[in-house]
Amino acid sequence: MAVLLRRLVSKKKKRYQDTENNFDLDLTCTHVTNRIIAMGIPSENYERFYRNPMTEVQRFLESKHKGKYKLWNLCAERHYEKAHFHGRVEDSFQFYDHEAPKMEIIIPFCKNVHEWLNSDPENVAIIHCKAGKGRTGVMICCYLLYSRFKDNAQESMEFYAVARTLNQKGVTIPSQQRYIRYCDRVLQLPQNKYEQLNSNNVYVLPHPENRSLNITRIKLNPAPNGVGTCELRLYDGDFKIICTHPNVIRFDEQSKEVEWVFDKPLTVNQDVKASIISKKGKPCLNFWFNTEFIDDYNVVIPKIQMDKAYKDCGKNIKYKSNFQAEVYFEK
Ligand SMILES: CCCCCCCC(=O)OC[C@H](COP(=O)(O)O[C@H]1[C@H](O)[C@@H](OP(=O)(O)O)[C@H](OP(=O)(O)O)[C@@H](OP(=O)(O)O)[C@H]1O)OC(=O)CCCCCCC
Repeated sequence: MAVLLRRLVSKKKKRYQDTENNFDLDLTCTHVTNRIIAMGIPSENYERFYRNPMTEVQRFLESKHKGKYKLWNLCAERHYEKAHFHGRVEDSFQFYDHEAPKMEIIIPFCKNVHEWLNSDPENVAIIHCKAGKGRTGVMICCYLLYSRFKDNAQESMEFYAVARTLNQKGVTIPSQQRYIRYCDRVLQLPQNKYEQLNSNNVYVLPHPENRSLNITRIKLNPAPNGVGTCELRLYDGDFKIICTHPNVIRFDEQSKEVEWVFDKPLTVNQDVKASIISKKGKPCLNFWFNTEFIDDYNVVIPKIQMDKAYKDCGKNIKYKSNFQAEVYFEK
């Protein structure tokens, strides 16, 4: 019964099934690449009935990779005792479900995995979040680029999607995809540049001078129905709210645009999440960007690149097909 439930909950992800040794885990049997394993979180208590049971993950690792494995728990919302895996659990590269990672953790994560894999040819890296698909996929795709196993973001995402899922839907959240493309751009720089540490012990990104930008307005075009009662909220990379605009500032009946204009330009730096929150307090659409990668004085995010809204592509029920968000910065 529990096995059936686990199979249902793991949806279209590939499972590791070995009848001889009685393994049936939400874990890629192809190991993504030979030595990188993506999986769902090892679970205890009631959760073990529908996710990977902790004891089964331990049995798998101890029998197949004894002394040669290390886990990376990417879940900001889930913790377990490192002692379950002899302390070999890395939890300093975490982020939340359905969100993008802070840009500054990506290269250090890749370096950390690389050092582990290079320290012994038999070492394997076990990377997981909750379901072991989205967040796990972002970081694995970035590692595939970092290790030069894949040449560009698109190839890396395609490889992961085939390796990890039966329906080729690996990393599907647009902001997560955007950050893989950012990583690709960072890796175009000379290695000594992206692996440099600045005075805060943070790896230097393309613009080491710290690129602050001032947002002057954010526009949705054409305005979706009911947006008049929505709130615009901006967060920084640590999920701290940096601005909330409770009301729509300007609605143009003719152009069907809705615009939030900042009285005083809002300074942002590095990771930013923009979210439109409904009257009931639910986020309707989000998008993450990082100021280091803004090449112009405005950013256009089409519907297909917006979290949540992209699901309406092809249906056009909530948003018109040409729906987009525009963020304007001070020149
Ligand atoms: C009889 C019941 C049949 C249940 C069938 C459930 C079938 C089902 O939909 O199972 C899946 C759900 C939710 O499943 P999860 O709780 O595992 O959630 C997944 C997780 O958020 C993934 O993010 P990440 O952790 O990989 O970063 C996400 O991938 P992404 O971020 O890429 O979108 C995925 O989206 P996706 O759907 O793949 O697009 C979510 O489904 O499981 C539960 O809610 C637990 C249910 C526990 C039920 C306990 C019952 C006792």
